[in-house]
Amino acid sequence: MASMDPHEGFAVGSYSKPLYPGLEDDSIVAVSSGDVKPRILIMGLRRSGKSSIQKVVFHKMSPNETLFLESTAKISKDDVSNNSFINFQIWDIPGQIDLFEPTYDLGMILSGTGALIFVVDAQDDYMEALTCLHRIVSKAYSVNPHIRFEIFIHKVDGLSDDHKIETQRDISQRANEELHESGLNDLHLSFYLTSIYDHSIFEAFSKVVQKLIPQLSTLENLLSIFVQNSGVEKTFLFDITSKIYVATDGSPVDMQSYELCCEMIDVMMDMTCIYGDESESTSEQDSTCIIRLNNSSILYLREITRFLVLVCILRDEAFTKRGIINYNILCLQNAIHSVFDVRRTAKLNGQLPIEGPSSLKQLSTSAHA
Ligand SMILES: Nc1nc2c(ncn2[C@@H]2O[C@H](COP(=O)(O)OP(=O)(O)OP(=O)(O)O)[C@@H](O)[C@H]2O)c(=O)[nH]1
Repeated sequence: MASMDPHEGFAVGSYSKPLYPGLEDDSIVAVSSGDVKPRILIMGLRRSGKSSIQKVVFHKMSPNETLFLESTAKISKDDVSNNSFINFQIWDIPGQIDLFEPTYDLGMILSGTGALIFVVDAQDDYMEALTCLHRIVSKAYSVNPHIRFEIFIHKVDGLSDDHKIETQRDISQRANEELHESGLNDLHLSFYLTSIYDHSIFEAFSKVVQKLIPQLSTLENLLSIFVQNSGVEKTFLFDITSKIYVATDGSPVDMQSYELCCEMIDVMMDMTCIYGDESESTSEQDSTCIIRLNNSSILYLREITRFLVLVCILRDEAFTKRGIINYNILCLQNAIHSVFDVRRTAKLNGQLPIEGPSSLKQLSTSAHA
């Protein structure tokens, strides 16, 4: 990272062009907002890392602190409602609990579940975990075939790159073979290599959450149109508190870009904590942060709603058309507000409809370019 640069007063040129003409009248409302509150179950054997994942991603616990976490004794339910659409419950099912016991209403638990994350400890012998995985997914599928099955091959920080790939291949092959033998050919498992010691756990969780957002394809389309018209190379829409990206444009995600964007958010949050003026409050969504990298790239962050930020990666030359980019961001912002009906509710109430930790409010106070 080379410098932070407000970079004011750029000329507007023809490289980029305005998008979504006529959007000002809210004509792009594509889907209704709806109250989306799916349940995500995190399951796995004892000490596989379930509570650590939840604490690191949603409670800002540092990975080293998880070493002192005690084994969870009962099901813990965590409400993640930090904005209008990342709004779900996570149930941490301890490894020592057997949901098949009659004390638990497994049918009820599974019928209201959107995604089941099964955590496999890659540093341990995973045969027992695979048996347990098979038992739970086959039962879950019979109760609710709409559940997404997400397998986190976890703690891969201790594995070499070759070993990671080999472990993923072996686990997916064994798990799928067992399903095949049971005649569950339509049951799809998704596999992710994860660790709380890097960004892989955030990326994996992002993908899990994205699948539960009904408006995802609309968001992706909007971001792709924005990128095409703004000379931007890559863009992510982040939930600021969890660093989950709720959508990105159509180009492939490379881990390095994602990590850079996460680090930018960390820098913003740290600066805000140190220098932010908490007495100042604003409902305007106009926080901005620009970081110029030493490879002629620029990271450009703009607040979209109180809990969502847009982070763009672009070349130096493209940033000379910042006026157009800003205009397009404004259009994008309007479109996103329309998609989630945030602004209309806000207008009705005379205020922003979402309450919660005021991370972006703080952000606004200190990070204007
Ligand atoms: N190396 C490494 N260790 C991890 C990782 N995630 C969790 N751990 C460690 O794994 C241990 C167990 O983590 P927990 O989160 O308590 O495991 P759990 O699955 O919730 O355990 P139960 O509550 O018994 O079901 C802790 O010492 C964590 O520090 C990881 O990504 N890498």
